[in-house]
Amino acid sequence: MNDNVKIPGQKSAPSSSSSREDAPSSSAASASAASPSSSAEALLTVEGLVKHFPIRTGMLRRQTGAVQAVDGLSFDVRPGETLGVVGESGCGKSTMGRLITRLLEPTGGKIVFQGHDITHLNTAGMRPLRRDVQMIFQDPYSSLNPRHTIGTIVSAPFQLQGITPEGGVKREVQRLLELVGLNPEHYNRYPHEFSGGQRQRVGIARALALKPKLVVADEPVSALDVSIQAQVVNLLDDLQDELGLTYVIIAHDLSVIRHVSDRIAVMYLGKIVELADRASLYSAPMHPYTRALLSAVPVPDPRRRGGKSERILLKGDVPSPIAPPPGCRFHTRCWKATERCRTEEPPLIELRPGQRVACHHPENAPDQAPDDPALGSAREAVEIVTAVPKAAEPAPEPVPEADPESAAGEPEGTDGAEGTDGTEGADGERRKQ
Ligand SMILES: Nc1ncnc2c1ncn2[C@@H]1O[C@H](COP(=O)(O)OP(=O)(O)OP(=O)(O)O)[C@@H](O)[C@H]1O
Repeated sequence: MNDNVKIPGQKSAPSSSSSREDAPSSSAASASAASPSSSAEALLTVEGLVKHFPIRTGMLRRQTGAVQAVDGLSFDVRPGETLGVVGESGCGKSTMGRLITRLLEPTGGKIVFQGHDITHLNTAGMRPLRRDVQMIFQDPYSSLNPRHTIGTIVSAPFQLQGITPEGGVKREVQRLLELVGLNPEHYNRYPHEFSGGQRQRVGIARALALKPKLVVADEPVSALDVSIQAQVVNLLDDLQDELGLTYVIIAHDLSVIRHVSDRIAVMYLGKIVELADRASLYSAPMHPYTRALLSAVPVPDPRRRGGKSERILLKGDVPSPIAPPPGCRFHTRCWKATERCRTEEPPLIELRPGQRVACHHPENAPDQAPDDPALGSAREAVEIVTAVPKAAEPAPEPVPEADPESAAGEPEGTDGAEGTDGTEGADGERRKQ
């Protein structure tokens, strides 16, 4: 991390959102999350969003199947908040981002922005909305035209919308460059003259040109060096405070998501499996998949380093979205899977105020099907790795032995983030079934 930048700490929730999170939920525990009670005040509401990419084969290009990239997402995004979206590669995060910015046409479902149904707006219909909804892309190398100066790139939204900002385009572009921490004198330079972090700042300046209300950032820092990531994350954070932006930030990295998000949606194979405010998700994850993801996150607090840690290693690959498993899509990799999981898809329900989960056998909440027989395959689904890291450096003493009792037990504790330190492969690591 660069010393010159503010290291992002725990993000403070937007002033209005804390009261929203704390407000008693009007929905009963069994109420579906498809129509969140807060929809009325949402900037964006998504209901049952579906995107299936057809697979065509043969001379006649007949459709023989479909990639079920996004399959029934329901959530809302509240003004001023950051919704983090996390999940393994291929789970449909980018597709979701492109759907809500209407870069892709949905196969089904509904997208409502500021009370307007934008689900099937055509290019002309979307034009006014382009000002309010912008996207920042992952790769600052391919998302900027190498033949255009950054002045031309950042001014493109004004040309496209036919807008002349007060004071002229050049002055406004230079103001934007300054806003994102770039030298306004570099207006005439080309993308190849900038580093990756600077290029991402150019992409952010372009996205902010039309003063959008909602910014969807798809892996905004994953292509950058770790030392630069904090700078860009801080920049996004500062711009949100300064300009009152609402973010949907997509990332596979739970550390980044933790820093930036007020609420977090965890996706698996085209579905949201858990949606919760940050504190609840990290302190008491309910979906086994969330717990497994969190168990791999390094602990940021150095005082907790050096403790024994348990990691849940999911075995096998994510199944194909062309033929996803029936019932709960996670059941083929879940250590808690039962017969019901194999046959019945669990709805995303609010089991605690502000925390929704799609699971028959959640963690940190009452079992929804306690008498259901376990699947034989569940025992083989995961591997628990207990790691006892090396003693603090310098380490004159021998490395302490791991406790054999706990190394042989079931996954313990409720906080997947507790005790993890990211020291995979450290001395003292032992594996158990
Ligand atoms: N245009 C497309 N045509 C066909 N399949 C697609 C298309 N775009 C995405 N997919 C498929 O949809 C699924 C979800 O992809 P998506 O890129 O949304 O996932 P992701 O979670 O963002 O993954 P990553 O982090 O790797 O980008 C993948 O199986 C992908 O191959």
